[in-house]
Amino acid sequence: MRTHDRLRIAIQKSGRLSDPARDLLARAGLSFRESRDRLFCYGESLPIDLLLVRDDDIPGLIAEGACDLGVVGGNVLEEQACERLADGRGEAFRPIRELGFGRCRLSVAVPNDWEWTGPQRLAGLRIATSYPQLMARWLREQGVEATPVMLSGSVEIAPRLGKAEAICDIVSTGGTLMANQLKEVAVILESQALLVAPSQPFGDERAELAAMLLRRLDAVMSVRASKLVLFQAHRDQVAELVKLLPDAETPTVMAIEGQRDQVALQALCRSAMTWQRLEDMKRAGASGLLVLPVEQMLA
Ligand SMILES: Nc1ncnc2c1ncn2[C@@H]1O[C@H](COP(=O)(O)OP(=O)(O)OP(=O)(O)O)[C@@H](O)[C@H]1O
Ligand SMILES: O=P(O)(O)OC[C@H]1O[C@H](OP(=O)(O)OP(=O)(O)O)[C@H](O)[C@@H]1O
Ligand SMILES: [Mg+2]
Repeated sequence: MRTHDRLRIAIQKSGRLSDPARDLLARAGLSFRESRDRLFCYGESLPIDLLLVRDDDIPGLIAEGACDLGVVGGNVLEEQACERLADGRGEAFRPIRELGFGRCRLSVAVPNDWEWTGPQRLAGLRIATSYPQLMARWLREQGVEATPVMLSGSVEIAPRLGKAEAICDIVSTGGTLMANQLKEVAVILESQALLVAPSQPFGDERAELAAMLLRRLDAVMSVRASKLVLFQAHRDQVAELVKLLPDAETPTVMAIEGQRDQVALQALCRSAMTWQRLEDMKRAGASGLLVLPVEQMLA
């Protein structure tokens, strides 16, 4: 019987979400003692342990209470939520944070040489997918009847094998579709990695641990996109320059010893500092521009 004074987080053992999930947890100050089998990692810095599993198993493990939190793609989570709904099982897990990595979409794709006239074009045809629930939901919404062909991987090959006329699968760069002479015609779901929790609150020591972890993750995620911008300018140009930093907190303006009109500025920007922005700032009078990554931040 497991005690509830430790929190268990399930992440993908190996795959696209493994490294970014581990990196995020490490940034939140979690460190683990690797066990010999590396499927269970004991938390050293905090009473938070790691479970390394197949991503498809994560929602079910949370539903059963075998683990407390999980990192999984929205595509997998939504598919399994739909499945539970279709089977008449209650809601058992819910996403609590978008984590900003593993971005992809679930899309319908058809052979390049098809003329796409809309979803009705799929009526009566076979569509290969690993996401039968999400595909069925979309087809229902479109009022289209088609036959699902279930494949657990390499779905894009199905038309060439004569197993289906169209496909419904994960797309990111579109490279796999292109390599298989397919074109994307409809996006069914936009997805990214999510932090998932049980629908019911913990009601024991785990609640406090989870709240602390969330506070840290929020700080890590807000810092990730942030940049510290340092520069100098003439006093008269400050107002114009601040307009070029609409995503920044009010910049700190500092006097420079021995210079009456020139000031030093420091601004924390919440979104990307592009070359275009830097060039615009230079034109508006900024000099000595420096853009620095932010390591940690505690408001
Ligand atoms: N091409 C992609 N670009 C970005 N994210 C993707 C891409 N393909 C998949 N993903 C996201 O990453 C998740 C994991 O993908 P991966 O291919 O590692 O899963 P898997 O093969 O099902 O792994 P497992 O062995 O754990 O079952 C997907 O569910 C999806 O959310
Ligand atoms: O649009 P793209 O950038 O080409 O990415 C899409 C491909 O990535 C995923 O497969 P993955 O490479 O993870 O292989 P798998 O499905 O066999 O795990 C997905 O199933 C697509 O096939
Ligand atoms: Mg999987």
